Amino acid sequence: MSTAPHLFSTPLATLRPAIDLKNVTKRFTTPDGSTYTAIRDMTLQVAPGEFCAIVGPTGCGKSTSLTLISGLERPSAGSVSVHGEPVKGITPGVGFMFQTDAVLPWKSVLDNVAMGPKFRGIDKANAIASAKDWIRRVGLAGFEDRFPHQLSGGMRKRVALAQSLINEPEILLMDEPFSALDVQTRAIMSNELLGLWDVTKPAVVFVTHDLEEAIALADKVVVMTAGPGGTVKETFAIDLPRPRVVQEIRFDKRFVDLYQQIWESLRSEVDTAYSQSTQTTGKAS
Ligand SMILES: Nc1ncnc2c1ncn2[C@@H]1O[C@H](COP(=O)(O)OP(=O)(O)OP(=O)(O)O)[C@@H](O)[C@H]1O
Repeated sequence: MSTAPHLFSTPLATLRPAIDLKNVTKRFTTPDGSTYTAIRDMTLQVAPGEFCAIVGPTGCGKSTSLTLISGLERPSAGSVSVHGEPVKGITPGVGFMFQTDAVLPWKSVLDNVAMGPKFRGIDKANAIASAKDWIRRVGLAGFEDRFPHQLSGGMRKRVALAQSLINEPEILLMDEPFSALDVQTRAIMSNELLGLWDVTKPAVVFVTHDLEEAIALADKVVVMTAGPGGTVKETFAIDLPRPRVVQEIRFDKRFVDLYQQIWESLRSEVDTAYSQSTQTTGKAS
């Protein structure tokens, strides 16, 4: 696995942001016709090659922020830019990974992974060669002809990782990608992700409920306030050394300090969201 220097030692904050959300508000019309504010006045920048994790209580707007970056939704107010360009449609150069697998059950591992390059117009022989290379990189060499139902959950995640990374996205949006996995497989996949991220260095926005996972992976952890109208509460720089071994970094004293600091910030938001959920659900704002 390559260990490319971390962005050539350039301080991330000095680079033009890969992702730039400025004072973004997103309102939805609910089925009863009222307006629900999912995100309010949210400002967030992610530098090229930066790994940003977003944590916050359920319903605070984490996934909504990803849909705005991807261009699947437009902001109601404020601006969303990618590499300095305002997002107008589906943002090019973006890869996704979600909690549920996006692998096609009727296609083999090889065909699933080769799909991206084929859609991008790469000829079949090169698409297949590239897919085989990425299947090897995610540790699935020898499983090219298997179908998704013949794989474990962790192996399907590896297919999904290869599917995303084969397109060499400049931005990778990940929405609780490993939350359905058992604890050990999850840690293994997190390490795999860090190793692969180090090769192509996309800017990553990784949404998770798991603060340990966020700290172990990220360069910075963004804490969001409870919804409705979730926004950035605080941002914490994660100054832990890389490369990191996810299973071991959590015993580092600095990790424990960071966990305590960030949990202090997150706890009141989790409490707020919990008390709201016990009082009312889906209330308009
Ligand atoms: N298309 C939509 N129409 C109406 N309301 C929506 C829509 N999409 C999201 N919402 C609401 O916006 C709020 C934020 O949703 P979002 O999925 O971004 O939260 P989240 O922080 O990712 O939640 P979780 O941690 O539970 O996945 C929620 O209350 C949700 O119900």
